Amino acid sequence: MIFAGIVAGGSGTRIKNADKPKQFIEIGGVPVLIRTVRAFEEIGEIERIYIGINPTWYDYADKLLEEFDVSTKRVRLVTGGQDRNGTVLNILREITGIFGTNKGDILVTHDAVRPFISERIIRDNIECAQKNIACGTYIPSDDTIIRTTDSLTVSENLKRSELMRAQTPQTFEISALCECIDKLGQEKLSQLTDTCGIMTECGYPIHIVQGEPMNFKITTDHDLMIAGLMACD
Ligand SMILES: C[C@](O)(CO)[C@H](O)COP(=O)(O)O
Repeated sequence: MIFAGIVAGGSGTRIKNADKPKQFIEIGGVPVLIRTVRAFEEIGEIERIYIGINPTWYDYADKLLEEFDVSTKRVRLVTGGQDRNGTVLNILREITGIFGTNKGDILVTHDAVRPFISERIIRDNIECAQKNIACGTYIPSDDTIIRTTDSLTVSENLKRSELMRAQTPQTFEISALCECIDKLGQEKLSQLTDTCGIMTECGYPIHIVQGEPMNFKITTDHDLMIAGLMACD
């Protein structure tokens, strides 16, 4: 079976003057989260779509799903954890609690704030994780990337041809992901900024699915403005 886990637990502090986290802000009259959920609903092979929500915003999200006619047959809310991987863990617990841990089951994890994800990216992730256990979505960097330890001076110029930027989805065979989470423990989990890192720590290679510029993460006011323009149709 194939499941989706949409990580929507963030509080969106990098968008100014917003009265709600960025995943709830409307673009073109539809909240970012609803747009993301709809993209996953298009994929008929996905059994259930779980949304990990900060407990403070749980009731709000619940009403939003109702208001925008999202069918609770396939889409369910789950209480989010302390951080990204805590939320993924809660989604995994919900899935395995209901369906068990079956070899070959797949979890497609995705940021709620990447609403312009294409069907191609989702399908490529599913296919890639079915073949290879773990994969992520990456895009080449058009900019030179540097390392700095103090934000004042450049410590190192990195080789651009060897660098890519991570997007989501990040997709995994569920039993392998559960096994790695058990091995790593809570402290290590909370230090990782993505979920592929869990699999890397356990020695699994992460296979690359090509991302797209449109699949950007709405993080700042500038991103929100671009998203608003893209949503006008
Ligand atoms: C997983 C991710 O989207 C890859 O770029 C990113 O790490 C998520 O970051 P956030 O801290 O959840 O915004």
